[in-house]
Amino acid sequence: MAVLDGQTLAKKIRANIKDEIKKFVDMGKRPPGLAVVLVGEDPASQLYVSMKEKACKQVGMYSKKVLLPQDISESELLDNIHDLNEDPNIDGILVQLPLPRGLNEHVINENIKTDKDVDGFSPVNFGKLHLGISGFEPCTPKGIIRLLKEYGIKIEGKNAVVVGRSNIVGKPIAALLLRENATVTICHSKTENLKDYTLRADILVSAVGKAHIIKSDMIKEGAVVVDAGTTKVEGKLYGDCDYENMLAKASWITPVPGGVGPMTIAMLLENTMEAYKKHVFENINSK
Ligand SMILES: Nc1nc2c(c(=O)[nH]1)N[C@@H](CN(C=O)c1ccc(C(=O)N[C@@H](CCC(=O)O)C(=O)O)cc1)CN2
Repeated sequence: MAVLDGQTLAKKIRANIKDEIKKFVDMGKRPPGLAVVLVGEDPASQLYVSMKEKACKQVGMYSKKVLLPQDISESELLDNIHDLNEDPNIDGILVQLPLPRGLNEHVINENIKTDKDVDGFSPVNFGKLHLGISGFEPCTPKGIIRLLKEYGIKIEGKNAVVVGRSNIVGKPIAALLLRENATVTICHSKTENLKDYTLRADILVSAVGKAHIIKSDMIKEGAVVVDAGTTKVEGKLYGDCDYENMLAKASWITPVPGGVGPMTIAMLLENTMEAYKKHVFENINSK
């Protein structure tokens, strides 16, 4: 068994981004800017937003945190998005998910300008992903593929099983694995006999968010296990996979914490850099 160390890779990516930003700022350019919109006071979302802010600061990016009340109306939220769309110092906009009940995330994401949609959740970027056209790719799935490639893990021709069909991880990681020529199966809450599928996985990606839902007897010997689900139970963080008991069986495995999570934030910074370069050097701005 060997560990897919997302923490170390993310640190390396962030260091490269920091150097790149310094070079641009030394040339007299403005720094890249990321706006993070948080609606309500969900503690997990507050943590992720503060991690994103800290990461921006560490690499020299301008970050704008927009905190909005739980009971905000859709039209008020959209007014904020439209202001950020027009802000010349902002290259990337993201709305932290999940949104409070009553707000439709699809309507909100649809209103983020395509060239600032660094989460890749707008219909245009999400559609491009499935068409295999270049656009912003959702951060967690992009980070998973980067991690697998960094460790030289072959994806082509492999049986990849994704557990979970969320828009944030499940669906987009399935599309990216397919693009890498894996044979992809998506399992979800209505899948019967989940173990029959997981046992066949050369690469297993779990993105459910239920502590230790994947046990060691559900993976095959030598499987590559990617754990993209995290849950806090009484203040302790758990992954979807029973890491300790899988160590002897998996060929590669991501830890929680320190696996997929840090890659999500590194990819967010990378997507923001991509948006920045288009805005500053190519003058590309969508309507
Ligand atoms: N608009 C978005 N909302 C959400 C996304 C997203 O990509 N865009 N993903 C998740 C949350 N998320 C980022 O937003 C995220 C989750 C976890 C981590 C992370 O680094 N986790 C650490 C552990 C942190 C802890 O102590 O809890 C780790 O795994 O090492 C980063 C980002 C849902 N919403």
